[in-house]
Amino acid sequence: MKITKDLYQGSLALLTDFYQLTMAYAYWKSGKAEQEAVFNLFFRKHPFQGGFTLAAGLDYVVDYCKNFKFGSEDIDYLAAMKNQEGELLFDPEFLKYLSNMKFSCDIDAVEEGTVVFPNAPMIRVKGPLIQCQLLETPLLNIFNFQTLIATKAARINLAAKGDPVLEFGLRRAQGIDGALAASRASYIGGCSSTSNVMAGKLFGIPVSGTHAHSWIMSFETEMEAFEAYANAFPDRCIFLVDTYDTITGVKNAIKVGKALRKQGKEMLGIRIDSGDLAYYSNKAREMLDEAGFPDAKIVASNDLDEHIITSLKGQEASINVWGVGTKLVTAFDQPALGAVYKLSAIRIENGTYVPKIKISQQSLKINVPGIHNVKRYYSKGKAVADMIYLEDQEINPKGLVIIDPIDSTRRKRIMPYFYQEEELLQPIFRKGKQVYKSPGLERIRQRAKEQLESFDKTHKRMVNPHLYPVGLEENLHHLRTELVLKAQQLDPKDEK
Ligand SMILES: Nc1ncnc2c1ncn2[C@@H]1O[C@H](COP(=O)(O)OP(=O)(O)OP(=O)(O)O)[C@@H](O)[C@H]1O
Ligand SMILES: O=P(O)(O)OC[C@H]1O[C@H](OP(=O)(O)OP(=O)(O)O)[C@H](O)[C@@H]1O
Ligand SMILES: O=C(O)c1cccnc1
Ligand SMILES: [Mg+2]
Repeated sequence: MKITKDLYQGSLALLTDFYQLTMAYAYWKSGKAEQEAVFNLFFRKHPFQGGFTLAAGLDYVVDYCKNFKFGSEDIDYLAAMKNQEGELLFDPEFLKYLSNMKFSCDIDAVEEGTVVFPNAPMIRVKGPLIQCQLLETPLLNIFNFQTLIATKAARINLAAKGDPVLEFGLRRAQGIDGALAASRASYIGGCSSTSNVMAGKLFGIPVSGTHAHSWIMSFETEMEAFEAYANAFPDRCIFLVDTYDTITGVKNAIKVGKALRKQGKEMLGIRIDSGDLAYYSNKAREMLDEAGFPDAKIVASNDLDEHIITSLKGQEASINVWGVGTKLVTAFDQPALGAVYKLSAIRIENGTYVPKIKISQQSLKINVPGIHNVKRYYSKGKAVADMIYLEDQEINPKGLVIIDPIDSTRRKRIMPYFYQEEELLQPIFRKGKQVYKSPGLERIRQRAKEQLESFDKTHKRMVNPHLYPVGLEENLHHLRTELVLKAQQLDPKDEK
């Protein structure tokens, strides 16, 4: 099997839903392929019933778009596709068009590590309709997952209140690529290291780890196992103490720790992986302190997540380092973010863009029409509100009102004059040419930390977080209302 070679070294252009290709063909056939359009990628609700979301995945998107090309093997595969009647599905002329297609879109996006909110675009794609359409599935695939995991990691790290969180998820992750992307997103969200060595090699994430029960079980006694490990790695001993009896395990760790000290080496700590983690960590802390190991760390693992960590903190457990696997990389208990990608404007023959609306019974699902940007306002370094506004809209610095896109009675007055502002969408591609340079994973992780710090803690709490205001600038709100009413054949004037 050449799984990795076949999967990752070829072209990724076919990593899309089939209907994107049938639509692409139909756009081409009806002469619309090159019509300019604008699409936005956004989500509607924070994951994990939280009050914030942490964006991740842009470096993958950049890489995907840069290499966007239908290779000859992709074309061969499409050329062999037949319909029910046994006729070729795609016109060879269309396939020639596809094989000559060069990525030429403008892309604006939030940088990785940006805190983001519902309904505001995280990515805006402007370009030939056919290309915008073909990007839908891969962009969602990349952003939905990495943003979800970065958010979960941020929550877990917030719960750990600055203690290191080690990501141990590889064995439980969603396949090979899911594991790698999860390790990367976890690092962005604040984890200190990964156990996934390949993620270390590919992304430069620090790798770390302890040892498993199998190591202990392969010896006659736990003591022998600790001694042998100390012999192999005298500078990096974190003894797993719960294979047989946790208290005895701590005693044995202390004995080997003392022997190490005689050689001028210091045991780093112990790991507890079962039982009542509050009870055993506090017992172990007492024993370690009494034996002269106040600096030995206590690592805890076993199905941890932000809620169990919060509970253990509340119980004053003596845990210094948290090993978190399954529930982090599988985004327990929300398996997907649910971001969507919607057309918001299309250029007509006279060169102007027509804003587009999708009507829904649920106001939550009515999109924001037009071409927009997002501004974040800060007061004394703290984020106070985000405003979605039409790109060509002049902003009155003296005062404006932003209106909640779901409930128009929720409004907030903003005085831009008194605030600092940040434009959230950054230019990434212009006419297919990359104009953005990734800051690199360390800087992205640092941005995530600074972004999270710029939000009040009430938005970051785990239970019933305080809603952060995100609204449509007034003119955009009016445009949207007008289009909704028109689409339902109601006269907007009747609303006044
Ligand atoms: N003091 C505590 N407060 C809240 N949750 C805890 C506490 N101690 C442990 N937990 C959590 O409770 C769960 C216990 O899991 P489980 O019922 O599998 O027991 P276990 O001790 O892991 O058993 P095993 O020996 O099979 O590993 C884990 O998710 C763990 O993180
Ligand atoms: O619990 P997680 O957050 O996924 O962290 C990773 C887990 O993986 C390892 O054991 P594994 O679960 O493979 O076996 P065990 O449960 O029998 O210890 C480790 O000891 C942790 O318990
Ligand atoms: O290094 C560890 O302790 C580790 C690694 C993976 C899974 N569980 C634990
Ligand atoms: Mg386990």
